[in-house]
Amino acid sequence: MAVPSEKLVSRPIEIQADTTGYEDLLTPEALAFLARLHRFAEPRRRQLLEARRQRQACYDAGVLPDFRPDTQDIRQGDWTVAPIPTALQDRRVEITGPVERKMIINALNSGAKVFMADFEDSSAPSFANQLDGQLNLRDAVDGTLEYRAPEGKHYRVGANPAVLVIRPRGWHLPERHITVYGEPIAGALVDFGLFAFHNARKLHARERGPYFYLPKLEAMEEAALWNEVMALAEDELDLPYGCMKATVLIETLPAVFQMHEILHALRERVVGLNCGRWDYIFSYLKTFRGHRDRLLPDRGQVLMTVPFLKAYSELLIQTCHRRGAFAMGGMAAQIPIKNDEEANEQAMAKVRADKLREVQAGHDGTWVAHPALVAVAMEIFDRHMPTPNQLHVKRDDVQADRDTLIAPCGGTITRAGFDNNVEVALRYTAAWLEGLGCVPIHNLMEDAATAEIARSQLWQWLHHGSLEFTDHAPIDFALFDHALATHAHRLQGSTLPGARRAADAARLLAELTHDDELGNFLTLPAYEQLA
Ligand SMILES: CC(=O)SCCNC(=O)CCNC(=O)[C@H](O)C(C)(C)COP(=O)(O)OP(=O)(O)OC[C@H]1O[C@@H](n2cnc3c(N)ncnc32)[C@H](O)[C@@H]1OP(=O)(O)O
Ligand SMILES: O=CC(=O)O
Ligand SMILES: [Mg+2]
Repeated sequence: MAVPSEKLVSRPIEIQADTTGYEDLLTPEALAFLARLHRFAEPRRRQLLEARRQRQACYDAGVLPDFRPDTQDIRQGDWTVAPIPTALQDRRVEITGPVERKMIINALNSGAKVFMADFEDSSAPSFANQLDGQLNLRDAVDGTLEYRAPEGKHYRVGANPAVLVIRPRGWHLPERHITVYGEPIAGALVDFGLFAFHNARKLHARERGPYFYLPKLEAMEEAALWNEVMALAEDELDLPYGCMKATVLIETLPAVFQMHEILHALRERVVGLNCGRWDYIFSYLKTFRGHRDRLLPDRGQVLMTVPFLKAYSELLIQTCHRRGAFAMGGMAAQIPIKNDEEANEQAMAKVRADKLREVQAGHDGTWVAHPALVAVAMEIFDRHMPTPNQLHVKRDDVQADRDTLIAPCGGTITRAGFDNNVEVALRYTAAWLEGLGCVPIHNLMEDAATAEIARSQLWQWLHHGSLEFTDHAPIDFALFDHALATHAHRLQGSTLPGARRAADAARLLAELTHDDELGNFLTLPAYEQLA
């Protein structure tokens, strides 16, 4: 793509990896564009990450999250977000998935309204994964995406594909293979920047983008930085201000107290908020890592109907609809079960119940993890949402105060729940280290967010001391070490994803779990070991 050259000043940007095959992607102009984004955003990104650390230190000292006094006027003010583009007016079912070639084609052809191409929770961000993903998406935008499977099946994108929305990495993850003046550039800027540079003008010309999902924000200032990065990119690419549209995942506990503020910071380009339930549960665990009175029970008991999650999703709907933005639902973890009709029907019933709860609560759309779930979710939304969205459902009845949003969650810790957490954390981390960002384990979709829940729960249960299972047996490190060794041995001797990296994953999880402090993100230390 030709970009006005006077706007692009060459920067000393370096790539610490083999770039063979990526020459068309990593052109001097594209790299100069990334360098410009980096120089603009990096100082603020670092401040924002520091602000996260300070906030967490307050929570560790006993402070409870709450609405901000300094932004009351934004919450009380009468304003709405900019009009939503036609291509995004009806998002009742969105499929998500990794940016792998065949899966992109399957997702675009799935019948879903939107495909969220994921550089984040379902991607292990090796240089090759992220760059191959960019090439695949560029081909998708150009209409040339095809794939021939080793067994001969030919894949190509059919008529009426889903609308493409890109999810870049969160602000916290570096891309160590690209440096500017020796500093690694943020992974978020690489994923966003390369996609925008190569595709934004083409999508804008067709009124089909560029659209983005923004993950793991914790504060309105982080949203404001995204707004400015997008404005800069629009300017560099000669695109009109506000044409890059964003949907923000509300998937951290601090962010639920700033939903109006986040919408406001992005009001000229935001289309909606999304209930990223898995990271949200992880964030509840992390925020309250020092609060013994807010331990969570087995993950299987932390359902969307428990008070703190119900309040979160309903407040999100009320907030969005008051501002004219969409309130997207989230992901049920169940995926189709092959060769067991009864178990499959039970899994599908759980997905149906989850989607029914969402549409009846007022959500404008939902997520599915697998093409076979598109029809399941579509049927529920079609039946209960005859209009393209339900912005008219205001939910003025919702009263989600601070205490409900952080309410403790009753339930039990079972041996099976403990063992499942060890297995999921280990198998997922091992697969991730091999380059796979999403894997099925015991017929559930497991990705970075669900693995974070598994390993954080283990840390919490072990470090708060003198906790017991339902049978009164103590929860202790000896049990954890034994379970980890057993699962690592089993994985190593299997043909499952992760078998080759089982020992590395076990070492990493042992360190993280024994550490006195609950680590910020599993994927940060794991990234150091990603091939
Ligand atoms: C917490 C969050 O962030 S949620 C968002 C991030 N997570 C996700 O996006 C989950 C994405 N889902 C997946 O990656 C997969 O569905 C998995 C790993 C859970 C299961 O994958 P598999 O075991 O390969 O499923 P399965 O064998 O049933 O797949 C059947 C077909 O559907 C395809 N498929 C499965 N999931 C997807 C998907 N999400 N998008 C596109 N195609 C898919 C497979 O590639 C396969 O295609 P083929 O028949 O042409 O070979
Ligand atoms: O990104 C989605 C989530 O649930 O986490
Ligand atoms: Mg997430």
